[in-house]
Amino acid sequence: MYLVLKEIRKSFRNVVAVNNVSLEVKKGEWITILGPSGCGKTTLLRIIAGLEQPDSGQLFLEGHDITYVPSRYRNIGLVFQSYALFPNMNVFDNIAFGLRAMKMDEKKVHARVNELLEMIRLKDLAIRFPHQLSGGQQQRVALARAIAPHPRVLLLDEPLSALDAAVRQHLRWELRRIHQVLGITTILVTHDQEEALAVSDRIVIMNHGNIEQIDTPFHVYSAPATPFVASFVGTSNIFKGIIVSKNSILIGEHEIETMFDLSQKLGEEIIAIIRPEDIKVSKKDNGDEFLFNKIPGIIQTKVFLGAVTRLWIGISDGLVIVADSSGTSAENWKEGENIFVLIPKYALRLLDTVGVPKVTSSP
Ligand SMILES: Nc1ncnc2c1ncn2[C@@H]1O[C@H](COP(=O)(O)OP(=O)(O)OP(=O)(O)O)[C@@H](O)[C@H]1O
Repeated sequence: MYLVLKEIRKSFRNVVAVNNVSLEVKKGEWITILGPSGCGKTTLLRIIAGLEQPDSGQLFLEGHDITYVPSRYRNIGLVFQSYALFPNMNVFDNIAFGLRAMKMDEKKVHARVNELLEMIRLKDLAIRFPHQLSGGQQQRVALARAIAPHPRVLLLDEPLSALDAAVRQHLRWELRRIHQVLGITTILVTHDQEEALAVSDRIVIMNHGNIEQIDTPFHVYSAPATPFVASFVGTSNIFKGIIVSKNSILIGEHEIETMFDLSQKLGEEIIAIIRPEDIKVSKKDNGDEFLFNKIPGIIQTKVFLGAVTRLWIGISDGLVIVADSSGTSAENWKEGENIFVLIPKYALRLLDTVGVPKVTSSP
């Protein structure tokens, strides 16, 4: 493995920011650390960069223990949310800064900076100063400056969050393209789940200093390992139920059939997760009972979100289920209307209620 974090722990007074985190990153991989504010993402990134010392645990890069190697000897590139360019230097000199600090021959500096200016598509702006650039342009310069000295790892801490939505989307693909061309091992920290799903090879979901799941974007979304992951990545209906037959669970007063064999767990509590987009809503009692659980309900709230129309549906016992219908169907539904909720048996995901986060990983 290229980069290995072994049981890294870091506290600030009585706050455990990072709690025995272990992670293995392959060479050239793009890993995204995703989690809510305060979950320890930045602290973990700062430990990898050498800007923070862990209380315990070890860090290996290319097989070498770098836990106590000072930041400047790690050859790790960093890009932060604030562009942090040198205001008194033009674009060219900003990108050249690290190369000149390494005492690189000036001819080589010119060649490398020009190559990077080409890559970030800012060749025409080389003599501009940071205050003459847009936020997106400044962030591209910060990226070029970070990758100029061929870092062994590129760390990105919310690099796009200060930019408006359109620029953010565009730069996201620029970053991904540059990663594909250069193959730099990259670790991105973000709280933006869409960004994480779009660009990563694997996502690390953190919560309260712990890793809840390490997996591909597809698996994090389709097979969340914990209720936290299910609720943090996308929207989920999360219900507590009891196993009442070999393939069904009782949620409130509704017996819901699943595709699982639950005969070994009869009587146990279980958590059922259902994605809103998997649920169908029908005006008529005509769902295929072989495939669907059919529950009568009343539309409590309808919100048009563009691509989808989100419905909050009361299904008795005080339970509310969220279902997404297509955006074009918005006019079909009325608040207060009686409808049927169709839950496909194959769409239920079940988790134990034990509550201990299970770390799953797939290569
Ligand atoms: N230097 C510090 N002194 C004291 N507490 C700190 C320090 N740095 C971080 N913390 C605390 O450690 C916890 C994790 O902080 P961290 O910045 O790593 O979270 P984060 O997930 O990056 O959050 P955000 O997305 O808001 O930046 C928080 O409770 C934070 O208040």
